[in-house]
Amino acid sequence: MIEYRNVKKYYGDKEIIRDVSFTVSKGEFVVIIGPSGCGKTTTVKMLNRLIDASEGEILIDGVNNKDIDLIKLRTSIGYVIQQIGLFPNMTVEENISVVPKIMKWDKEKTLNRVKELLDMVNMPYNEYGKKYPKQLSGGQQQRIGVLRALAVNPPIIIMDEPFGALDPITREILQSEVKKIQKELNITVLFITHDMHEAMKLADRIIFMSGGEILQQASPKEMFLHPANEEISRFMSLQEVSLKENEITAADLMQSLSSPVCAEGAVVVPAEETLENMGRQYDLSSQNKLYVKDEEGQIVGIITVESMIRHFTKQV
Ligand SMILES: Nc1ncnc2c1ncn2[C@@H]1O[C@H](COP(=O)(O)OP(=O)(O)OP(=O)(O)O)[C@@H](O)[C@H]1O
Repeated sequence: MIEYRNVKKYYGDKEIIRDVSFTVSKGEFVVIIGPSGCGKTTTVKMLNRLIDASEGEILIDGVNNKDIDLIKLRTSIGYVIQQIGLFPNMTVEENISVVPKIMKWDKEKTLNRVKELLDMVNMPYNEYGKKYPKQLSGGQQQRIGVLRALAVNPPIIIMDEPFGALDPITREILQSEVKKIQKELNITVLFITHDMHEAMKLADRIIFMSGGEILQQASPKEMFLHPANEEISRFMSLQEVSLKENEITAADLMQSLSSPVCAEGAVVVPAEETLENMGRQYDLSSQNKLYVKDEEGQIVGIITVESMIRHFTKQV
């Protein structure tokens, strides 16, 4: 587990990070998002101590990161950045082997790992192992950047706008690959982006920063449905973020009922029913109202045309 406790960073007398606290559980995919210059990169670089915090502490599995040997700290946290950062004079194999070499892995173990990693992204060793970065496409280079960060199985990976420079299709493919690998290996990820679509797709939890502070931490859906303030809702609407019909449930659309009602003869839908399914089953336009029941069968809310309009207009 990662824990930031009241972390601050000053440059001179300028407070860049103001009292930031958050935790990241093992295997969680946390996306940090916010406008340019809000302190995202500074925040994550304090984890692997490319930047030292001025105040507060950052704990990894309960140990202050300032008390962890720097090489051990850096090799236990993979790091992927937008500029890829592959060494141009090294082959793909050599690039991926950088950290195993630092960790003094023997040749056979390293070669096996390189092959295994290349297989994971469908870039077989025989075809790509001896190529140089300039012989690869941007997407392939970024894949190697990700593999290099994964080489020694670090429990944590920092990804700082890793796909920012890629075309949208390659970006989508790499996002899916990373999410799949992260789930399979149960890696803890701190991922930075400007792109709310990317955050919605990847995150278990989104941390929204502005002016060196955290304004909101929430699941993608929670942040979308209940942005903490105007800045976050503007950020979403400017990027035209929306939820898919299979992500919106009756509970999201309903107006809660404070007192029990009799719903006899009326259409009643379960709270977790998706809008997509409701649209398939009922002609929503011809129903004045739908009642919503919870797991115990209690009527807990009502969906009317007005409550739906309220829901959807809140998002634009
Ligand atoms: N070495 C430094 N000295 C002084 N100020 C700095 C230094 N590094 C960063 N800053 C300032 O700290 C603030 C936060 O920078 P940071 O790079 O963390 O933001 P960011 O949210 O990652 O931005 P972007 O999305 O544009 O990459 C910015 O105002 C930046 O100008």
